[in-house]
Amino acid sequence: MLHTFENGTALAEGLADAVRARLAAAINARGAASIAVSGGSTPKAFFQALSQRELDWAKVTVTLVDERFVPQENERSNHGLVAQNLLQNEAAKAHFVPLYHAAATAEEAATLASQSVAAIGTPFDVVVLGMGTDGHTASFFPGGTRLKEAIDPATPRGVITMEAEGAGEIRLTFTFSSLQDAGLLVLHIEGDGKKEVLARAEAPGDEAEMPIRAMLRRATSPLQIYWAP
Ligand SMILES: O=C1O[C@H](COP(=O)(O)O)[C@@H](O)[C@H](O)[C@H]1O
Repeated sequence: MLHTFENGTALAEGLADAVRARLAAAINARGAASIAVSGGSTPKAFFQALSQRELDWAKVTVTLVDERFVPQENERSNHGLVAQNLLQNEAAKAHFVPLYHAAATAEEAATLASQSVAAIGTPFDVVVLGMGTDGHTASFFPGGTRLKEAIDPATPRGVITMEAEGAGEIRLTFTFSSLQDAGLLVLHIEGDGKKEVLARAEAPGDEAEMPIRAMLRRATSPLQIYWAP
């Protein structure tokens, strides 16, 4: 389903309302809620809007759908972005579970991340995905070293490593099976360029060329697409 907004500010507010409602419903139902968010340039205004929503944030666990193998202090860290923009204001009381660990290798960090995220419980109440202009989502990159494994529905829930030409640093990413059944599954994109990329992804073609297709075609939860020009 496509949710269209007049501009990025209206989208940020609308998405923050929808996410808050889903997290509040989870807290009412089981006393806890979970959300996995994306990094990149798109979600900043949404994070700031969500951070101001009233909610029993102490009962909310926040994590990332993917991360670079860099410490929080690195300017490209998704953890850093979330710490500065989401884990503020009302949401400062939320519990954050990082994917990055200061391990000797990204492989070890992924193992540690898989162990720590296992305590969050499944499925996620909310997953907010982004999409790159190359059709990647999370760190499911075209040409990624472990793309086939990452988007295989038989690959267990957890965090694996990914390397790809367009990715820069080595990545840590939740697998497709971890994300595709969220209570609220959102794809947040902005701009005409991303809308054109989405249209290409919705056309027939190989999932390996545009890995967002795995979510568009095979997610068991309906994908809610939030878009603004
Ligand atoms: O590499 C990444 O990029 C995508 C999209 O980023 P954007 O800057 O085009 O919004 C993001 O969804 C992903 O989490 C991030 O690691």
